[in-house]
Amino acid sequence: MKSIAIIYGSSTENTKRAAEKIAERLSEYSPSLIDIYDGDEEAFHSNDVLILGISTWGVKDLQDDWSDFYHKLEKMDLTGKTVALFGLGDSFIYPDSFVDAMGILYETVSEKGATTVGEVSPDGYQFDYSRALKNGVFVGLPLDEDNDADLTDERIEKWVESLKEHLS
Ligand SMILES: Cc1cc2nc3c(=O)[nH]c(=O)nc-3n(C[C@H](O)[C@H](O)[C@H](O)COP(=O)(O)O)c2cc1C
Repeated sequence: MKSIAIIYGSSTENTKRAAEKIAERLSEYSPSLIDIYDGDEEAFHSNDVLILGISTWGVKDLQDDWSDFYHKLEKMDLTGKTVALFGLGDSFIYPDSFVDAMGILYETVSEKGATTVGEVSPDGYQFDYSRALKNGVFVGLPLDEDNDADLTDERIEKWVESLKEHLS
């Protein structure tokens, strides 16, 4: 079985709560749950699968703790790593930059050699533009606790099931 780390950055705990829910659904794999605020670089090297969660705080802006960590990520070689992404955002107030930070993180980990999994169809999401939408699909799981909180559990459940083929 592959080793899994769920690594998140969260300013008002929405991404943290989503990370905990994902960890719960993957409990049979005993994933590590890590707040990027702690700056644990080793977790990126010692795990096969990285599930990375980030919220968006403005166009081109990463969540603060991810922003502080980013210089370390930019120096990593992620060749051979499997990466799945989830991103928190607000599609009603920020329809032109919905979950953009997940798109930025995707661009970086791809450039560093990671294989990304866990794409999601945009069907059912209301937004105008997202940097996380590439070739017509989201590069990871978008979650919107500000407007679609009632859909979060269902979206997580479906997404986690779709990841399992990459975890054994
Ligand atoms: C000042 C501010 C700027 C934001 N900018 C964006 C944005 O550009 N795109 C987006 O999708 N969400 C944006 N959001 C919404 C947050 O990403 C959303 O509330 C998220 O759930 C926060 O997650 P966290 O508590 O884990 O940090 C913004 C929220 C605030 C307060």
